[in-house]
Amino acid sequence: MKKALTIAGSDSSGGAGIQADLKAFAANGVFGMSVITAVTAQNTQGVFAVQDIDPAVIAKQIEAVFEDIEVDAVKIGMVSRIETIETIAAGLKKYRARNVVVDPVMVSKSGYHLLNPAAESKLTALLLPLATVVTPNIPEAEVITGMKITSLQDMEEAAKMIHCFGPQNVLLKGGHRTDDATDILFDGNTFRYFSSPRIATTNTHGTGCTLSAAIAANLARGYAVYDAVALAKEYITTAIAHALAIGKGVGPTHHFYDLYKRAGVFIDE
Ligand SMILES: Nc1ncnc2c1ncn2[C@@H]1O[C@H](COP(=O)(O)OP(=O)(O)OP(=O)(O)O)[C@@H](O)[C@H]1O
Ligand SMILES: Cc1ncc(CO)c(N)n1
Repeated sequence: MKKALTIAGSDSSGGAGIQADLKAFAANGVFGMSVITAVTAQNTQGVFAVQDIDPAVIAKQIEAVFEDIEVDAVKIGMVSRIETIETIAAGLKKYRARNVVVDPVMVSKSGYHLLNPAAESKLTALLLPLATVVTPNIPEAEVITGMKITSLQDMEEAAKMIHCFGPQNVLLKGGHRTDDATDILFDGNTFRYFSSPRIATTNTHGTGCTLSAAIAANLARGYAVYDAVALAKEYITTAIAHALAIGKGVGPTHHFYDLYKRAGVFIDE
């Protein structure tokens, strides 16, 4: 079984962060492992407290995993602050991590800053060059590039600019578009589009986490980047189409819809 590692924050409500990543890894056929960067007190309505994990403990978690187990892919999510970013970058370099998916998490759907704004340029400088794929949403791409993004043409322009920071591929996600949910992949030469109709649901907590973890799982299993993204896009679209009305606010996606359906376990969404 291939093995994937998430380096991210814990979401107590289970729909985003480490919890979403481990569910997406399980649903996409890889053994999931985790390095926790921060613990958030969070639910479907908001983020109420954050405790960053000591960088020495983050470094030890990375060491514990890589010294013992072959890591086929890594997904990076919430990285909070400069010291965390430096620790992760040093760990990934030391262990020559491959198939690295960087989700440049900045602000939660409820508007909470999961990344200290002072650390934004550090994330760009230290983590983007290590990425096989970086997966910004539109607001994150606007922060990274400093440009306003309102059209598919702007998305292409921004993807080109982000590619200059060193990732091998940029997947600029269109979840925040007013139109359909079109994501654009740029490999330095070619733009490829992944489109799905916009699903009418408010339950989209953790969509970005889930997508990036599914891409990492697919890379771990040996898929090329384009196929890894295409399969992950299908997976997230199903997970959103059957999203769960759990909690009083923005509910989570359904990480296991297809598996449950095939097993005859799942009755209703
Ligand atoms: N309503 C929707 N219908 C269909 N696809 C959607 C919808 N919302 C988001 N997506 C898709 O979900 C994936 C994640 O994109 P999105 O832009 O929502 O990520 P995000 O903002 O980083 O998520 P989060 O920060 O909550 O984890 C993309 O493939 C996007 O196109
Ligand atoms: C811990 C965590 N990571 C990422 C997100 C993405 O929005 C979130 N809400 N919480």
